[in-house]
Amino acid sequence: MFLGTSSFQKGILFFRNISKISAMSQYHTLKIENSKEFVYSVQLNRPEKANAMNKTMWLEIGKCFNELNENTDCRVIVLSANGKYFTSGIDLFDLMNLGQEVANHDDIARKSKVLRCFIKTYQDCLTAIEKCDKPVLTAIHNGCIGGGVDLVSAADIRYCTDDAWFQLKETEIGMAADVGTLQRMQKSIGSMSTFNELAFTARKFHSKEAKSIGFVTQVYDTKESMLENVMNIASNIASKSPVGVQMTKRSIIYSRDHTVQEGLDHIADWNQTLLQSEDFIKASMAVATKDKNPIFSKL
Ligand SMILES: CC/C=C\C=C\CC(=O)SCCNC(=O)CCNC(=O)[C@H](O)C(C)(C)COP(=O)(O)OP(=O)(O)OC[C@H]1O[C@@H](n2cnc3c(N)ncnc32)[C@H](O)[C@@H]1OP(=O)(O)O
Repeated sequence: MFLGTSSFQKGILFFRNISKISAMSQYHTLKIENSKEFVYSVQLNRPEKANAMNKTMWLEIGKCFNELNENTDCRVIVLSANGKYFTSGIDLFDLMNLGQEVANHDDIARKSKVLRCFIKTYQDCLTAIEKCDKPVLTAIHNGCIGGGVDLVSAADIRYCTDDAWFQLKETEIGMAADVGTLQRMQKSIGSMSTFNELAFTARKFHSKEAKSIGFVTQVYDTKESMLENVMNIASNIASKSPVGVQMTKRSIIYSRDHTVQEGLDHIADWNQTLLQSEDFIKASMAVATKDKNPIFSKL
């Protein structure tokens, strides 16, 4: 009895693991709330700096989406921002500090290594949004500039307010966007020609144009009505089978980056297992019996 693990010990370990999964770390530049059942809200929270994305914010975005991916209480995430602007993009003062760090090296290879490491780290922070199996819905208000467009391009669904505007500002500050806009946004809007124009000119485009090119799904009059509606959409998604929703996200992203045949093979490989999941039986039974609230286990 003393050598094996007793049922009591197993119980303690089980609950310890559960609380480890659900507990979120402390964040300095993000505000995270469990807003509704199975819905988490992540808010950019540097309002006094127009939510400029400093190093802490970039790293916290990566960490937060990795954590939410593992959090079985989370099925859907709503990403929004506090303060006047959604975000003013990368923190320009941080960029100056980086310039200083690069200048500490004399040799081009050493300078380049610092820069590559910086770019790759920031890329991974936003890719965490895409790698997170839980759908990410963004609710954007007012200015969404530069790195902000990279950020929302990595999300699954975008909504905005009537006063929202976007700017692929990188060419204006002498660089090519390098953390996802050029790779992701071009695939989420209808016209390559329009995308190229926005990227080359760095001109602002407003909510109506964002809707007309398919970059956002819906435009709302106010931030309050946007958040209320987006939360309801999130709750709707959260009521569905987590197996079905999470695999759908994976398959959509995989299929975007592969041929039709590769996408079909990928989902066949997964569904040969997932169709045996309890969710498939529960959800099918619920449809057959007109049960509107099937209960799915955490995933
Ligand atoms: C590996 C590389 C990864 C990513 C690269 C991304 C590229 C980009 O993001 S390009 C875009 C860079 N951003 C900008 O060019 C925007 C600069 N800011 C503005 O244009 C304006 O501040 C504004 C957002 C239009 C807001 O204007 P206003 O309403 O007049 O407020 P301000 O007084 O200007 O700003 C309030 C406060 O915030 C600070 N701040 C704003 N933006 C940034 C920023 N990007 N970086 C750092 N700080 C910013 C501003 O300095 C003010 O702070 P105070 O302490 O009150 O002075």
